[in-house]
Amino acid sequence: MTTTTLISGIAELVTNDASLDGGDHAEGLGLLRDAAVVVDGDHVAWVGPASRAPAADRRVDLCGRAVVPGFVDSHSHLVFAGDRAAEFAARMTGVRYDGGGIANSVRATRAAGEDELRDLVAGRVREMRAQGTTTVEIKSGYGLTVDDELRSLRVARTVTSETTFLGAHVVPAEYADRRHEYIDLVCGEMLAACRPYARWIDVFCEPNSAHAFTGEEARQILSAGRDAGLELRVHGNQLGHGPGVRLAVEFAAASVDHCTYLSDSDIDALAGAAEITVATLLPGVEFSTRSPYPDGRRLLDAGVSVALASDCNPGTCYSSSIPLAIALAVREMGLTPAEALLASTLGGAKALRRGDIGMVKAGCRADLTVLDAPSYLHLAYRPGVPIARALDLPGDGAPAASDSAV
Ligand SMILES: N=CN[C@@H](CCC(=O)O)C(=O)O
Ligand SMILES: [Zn+2]
Repeated sequence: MTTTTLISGIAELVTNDASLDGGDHAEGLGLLRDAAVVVDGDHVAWVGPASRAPAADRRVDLCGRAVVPGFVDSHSHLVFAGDRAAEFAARMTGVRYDGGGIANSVRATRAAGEDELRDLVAGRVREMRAQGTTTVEIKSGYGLTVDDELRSLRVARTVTSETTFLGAHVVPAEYADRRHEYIDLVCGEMLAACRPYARWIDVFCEPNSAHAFTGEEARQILSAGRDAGLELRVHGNQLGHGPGVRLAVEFAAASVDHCTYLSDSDIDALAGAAEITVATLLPGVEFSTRSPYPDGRRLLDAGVSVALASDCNPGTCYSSSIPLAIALAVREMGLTPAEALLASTLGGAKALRRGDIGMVKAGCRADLTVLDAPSYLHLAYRPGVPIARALDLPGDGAPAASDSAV
């Protein structure tokens, strides 16, 4: 039998259950004031006003804090060793990002032991949880040999089921003058080895980069992944205009990520595919590469489904902070605080095709994020202040009916 926990003292609860919207708040957040949540095991059992809360085995009092759905970070590259701080410093003086630095992370990652990689990833996931993230997608892509990609995915699988095979991150140096052989390896032996450890396949499609993959190459890689039973995601339109977005829509990918440079026809294609393909915005990348921010307002107004994610990686954004992404999306991309929160919770869930996360609703996973603040508005209003953390409920066996402020 599982233990039930009544979480009370919630000044403002964001449920993302639009059916609860009413009155002056109709932004889709399903806001409840003076709310309570009952958790049964790892699922939400009840949500409503505190005055009508049912009894439970134990109680947690949040003393007037706000609660939001746990952040769903649908794009990260956590399996890497070393860092590229010097590359970041050079970019701040005007050096352009072109993907060439990925080779440095590949070298460092190949040289690391599996235990070391596992510890690094576990530490990064802890760091995310301490900032309110409760689900994370993790890509391979710094191994680029059959064994190193397989090892990266094995490590990623120790912390999440949302694992993505990204053997097509860049063409590694040893294949520079025979890229077709590398693509054949990715689509053949590497894919077959990685398949059991991956839910998704991804490709870095940038026709104007010497390191990434053209539209035609990306098409070959996505087709092979789909034939092997993987679901599809695309890195597209990060470094310039290109075919990534349209390819993602054509292949019914769950998400196309970055979308920094979009044409009118890209936006039309995304709007037409809003039920299937999400545009995942990664504002930490524009921040850390001094790139122009995409116009998120325009995407939302056009009817595009939008997610916000961290893209935590050693090259373009070594930040695991979804609150930072929210603040940047509001300040630089034209999203309202409510839209940015929806994009980093429900939007991330949609980008991962998950119906059990991104909301606080009976039957969903009990992934709750507590804010040391009275309202979700503080996420964008107090940038850089560590107000968000994932709620850890006491495990079974903890004292019953204990009043604990977390
Ligand atoms: N652009 C491709 N991949 C990563 C960056 C990887 C790196 O530079 O290490 C990204 O999402 O930005
Ligand atoms: Zn990425």
